[in-house]
Amino acid sequence: MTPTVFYFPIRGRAEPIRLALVAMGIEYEEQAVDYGEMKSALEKYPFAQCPRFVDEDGDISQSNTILRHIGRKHGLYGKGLKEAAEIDMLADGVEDIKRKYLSLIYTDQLAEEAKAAYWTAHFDPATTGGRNGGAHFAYLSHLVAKCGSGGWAVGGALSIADILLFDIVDVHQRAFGEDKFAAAYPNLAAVYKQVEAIPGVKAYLESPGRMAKVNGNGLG
Ligand SMILES: N[C@@H](CCC(=O)N[C@@H](CS)C(=O)NCC(=O)O)C(=O)O
Repeated sequence: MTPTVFYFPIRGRAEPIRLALVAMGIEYEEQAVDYGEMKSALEKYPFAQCPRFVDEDGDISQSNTILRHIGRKHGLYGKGLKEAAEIDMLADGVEDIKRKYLSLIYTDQLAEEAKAAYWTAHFDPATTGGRNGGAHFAYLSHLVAKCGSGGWAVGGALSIADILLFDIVDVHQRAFGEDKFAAAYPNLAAVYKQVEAIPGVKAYLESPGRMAKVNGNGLG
């Protein structure tokens, strides 16, 4: 069966799932979510939220669970338990930043003042150890320097950690500027470039199939 992604017509939390699939050359279908069904059919949407992913192995909710499933199935989960744990650390670290980012988009509406505070708390290399709740690009950069090789985040091969880093770097480059990002965290910018150059990803990024809208409220 053709794997199917159920989501809204935005990048949002489905984008890393789509990126992992195209990176591996896996064809998939995109289906719009029926909002009423999502809110009432718990056997399909156990958290009354999307994204949801269906393939021959299951019917899965929770974006990071879906990505981990694709990672295990298609060899994007490193070699051995040590690398798998490093990938998980990065994935959870990205999730901590993603929650702050979503708050900047949906609660703070990307206001300039909020952006400046966000930069200080989660971005500025000088502010690790501050009140950032573990959500800081310097932490991700340090882990990639420690665990990665050959420009990949963990070990010497593409993993779901690279995919998640690509997505989180992508949305922050959009919000704060590509040059600013690359100057602060060149090793994360290098992971971004390496994922961007994967043939399936490159084709997807240039295709009309990539959603134009990043977040549900049109910001970002
Ligand atoms: N932890 C969940 C969060 C999912 C989530 O927040 N989904 C949003 C869209 S990104 C949603 O379904 N919003 C509609 C609603 O809750 O009614 C995941 O990672 O999949």
